[in-house]
Amino acid sequence: MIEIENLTKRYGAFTAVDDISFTARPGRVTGFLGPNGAGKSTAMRMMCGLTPATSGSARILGRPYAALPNPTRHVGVMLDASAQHAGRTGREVLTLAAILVGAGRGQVDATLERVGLTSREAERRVGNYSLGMRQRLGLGAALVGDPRVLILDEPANGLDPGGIHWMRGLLRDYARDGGTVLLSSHLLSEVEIIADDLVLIGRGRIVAQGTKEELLSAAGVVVDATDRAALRAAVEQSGLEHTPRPDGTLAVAAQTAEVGELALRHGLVLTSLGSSGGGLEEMFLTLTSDDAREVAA
Ligand SMILES: Nc1ncnc2c1ncn2[C@@H]1O[C@H](COP(=O)(O)OP(=O)(O)OP(=O)(O)O)[C@@H](O)[C@H]1O
Repeated sequence: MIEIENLTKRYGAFTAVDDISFTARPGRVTGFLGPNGAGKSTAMRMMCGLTPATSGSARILGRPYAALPNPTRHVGVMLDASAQHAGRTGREVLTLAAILVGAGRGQVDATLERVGLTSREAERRVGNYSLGMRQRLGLGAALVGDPRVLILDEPANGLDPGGIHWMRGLLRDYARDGGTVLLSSHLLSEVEIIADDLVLIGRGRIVAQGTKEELLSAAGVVVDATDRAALRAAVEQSGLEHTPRPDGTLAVAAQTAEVGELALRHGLVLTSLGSSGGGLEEMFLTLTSDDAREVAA
């Protein structure tokens, strides 16, 4: 469990993290989402005791990180996958990590297998690794002590779609065994695949949080029918907020069941009905557009 309460970081007059509160629960993968510069890394650094908070608190397994006995054993952290020593082999990096957490060298081979690095890849120097391989190695270093909590900054960065699905499987299994995962990303498409719960942050402030399903249904549905004009008329009559999409379908601010019932009442034949595919992305962009630092800049 990670409990964040009113956590704030100010650099002079600039507030990088502004009074954020949320909980990442055991058995769940929590995605921490926000555009570049939103404050994700700063918040994660505060959670791990690397940056002192201006105010508020971050507790992991009930205590501040620094107050945990042997914290690296309980909390696996990957804040910067490219920070590994370029001249060492993957196996050396993982062996050092295992020694540091007191996990024993026996864990190294099992962890390499867990993160999908072959023994041949493990003998190569990290300087020759692709970004995706570094992410796998960084995840391995975080996992090698078998911690109960994982804090991962942009772990999917550099992974191809297959790699992202692989990571989903690994983190889901970890969470199913009772682990707590908090991972950040600036790409909703990544986290939409991997996370169960979402915390959206923009300009240092939390702009939305909830389960993925809640946030997806809040984003509305996309519907299509054999008779598009009749569908549009029915939706207009119902008073539901709606927007025609360029492909001819209709985005409606409602739950799928509401739109299904509406179609039934009007005798409409629906050809598709579902959560708006990129809905979360649209919501993410809308929610953060006012807050995005690029826009502010
Ligand atoms: N030591 C510091 N001094 C001053 N400003 C800082 C410092 N560290 C971070 N910031 C600022 O705080 C803001 C949040 O940065 P942070 O790295 O936490 O964002 P982020 O959400 O992780 O972004 P990204 O996705 O680009 O990594 C940025 O505007 C950054 O410039």
